[in-house]
Amino acid sequence: MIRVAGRGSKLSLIQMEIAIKALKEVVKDDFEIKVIRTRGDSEVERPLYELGGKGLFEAEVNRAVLRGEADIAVHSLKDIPAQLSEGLVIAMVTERLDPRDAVVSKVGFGIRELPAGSRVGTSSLRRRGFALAVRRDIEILPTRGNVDTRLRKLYGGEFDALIMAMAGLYRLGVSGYSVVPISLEDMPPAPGQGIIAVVARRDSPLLPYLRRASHAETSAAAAAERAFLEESGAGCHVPLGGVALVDGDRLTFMAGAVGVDGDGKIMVTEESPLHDAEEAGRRAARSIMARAREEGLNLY
Ligand SMILES: NCc1[nH]cc(CCC(=O)O)c1CC(=O)O
Repeated sequence: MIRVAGRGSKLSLIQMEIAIKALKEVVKDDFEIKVIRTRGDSEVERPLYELGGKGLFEAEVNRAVLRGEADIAVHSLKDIPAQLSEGLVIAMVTERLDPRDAVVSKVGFGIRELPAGSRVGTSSLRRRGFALAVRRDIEILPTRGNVDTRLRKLYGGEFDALIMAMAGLYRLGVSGYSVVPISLEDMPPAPGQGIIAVVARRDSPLLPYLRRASHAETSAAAAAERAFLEESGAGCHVPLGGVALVDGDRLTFMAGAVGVDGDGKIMVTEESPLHDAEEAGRRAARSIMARAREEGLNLY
């Protein structure tokens, strides 16, 4: 029996099912889902960065693996902070879905079509900064809670639009709303967005299976984006995005930074051979930070 830990949100449960399905291709065993109730789940109304930031829920789920109460934990890769708990590794990823963010509304607006003065919900400083860089005339309002809660607020008229990840909307099968993607150039995604990650103990006997079940191309992108995250110190406090695009044996890393009010946007791209994925991510982080220093963009 393989015990799989994750949060109890609908998206988390779906992600656990996706990871288990991929693992079943290489392991003949039964799987048991263990839902970990986290402190974050009961404090949904406060912005994430007030609660202690990214990684809070993940750390609680990972503790079940560290304590031996579960064999693996399933997360959205983008929710795992640069510094993973001691003793754990990201051992597997599933095939990435569209890494872009999207404008979700009732009436089909893209970021450039939103009427002036639109109230747009997001608590991410990255989404706020890049959205304002394109549209200084919209209003960004904080919102939290799981995807369903946010959609209910959109339906109820509290917002004219939301900015959310394409991948989450797709995996949840959200319908009845218009979803218009925002280009990678307009809004570089959070490192790891659209990728599901499986975490295990460094000494887990499952490691060879997890590695074999991992999606190769996604794994290279994940390595590059984790290296970017580590080198840049990006987290939810920093309006910084970066994504690795894999094309055959080449990898292109596209990264961006912006002020939280939409000023001073910087974009860089770096290329590397696929086997040097991490190097492209690190280089992109270094050139973004050098440019930010030169141009007086305050990222922290
Ligand atoms: N921060 C919440 C979160 N974590 C993962 C996803 C779904 C997208 C993904 O798997 O990367 C979402 C929702 C969102 O950002 O809209």
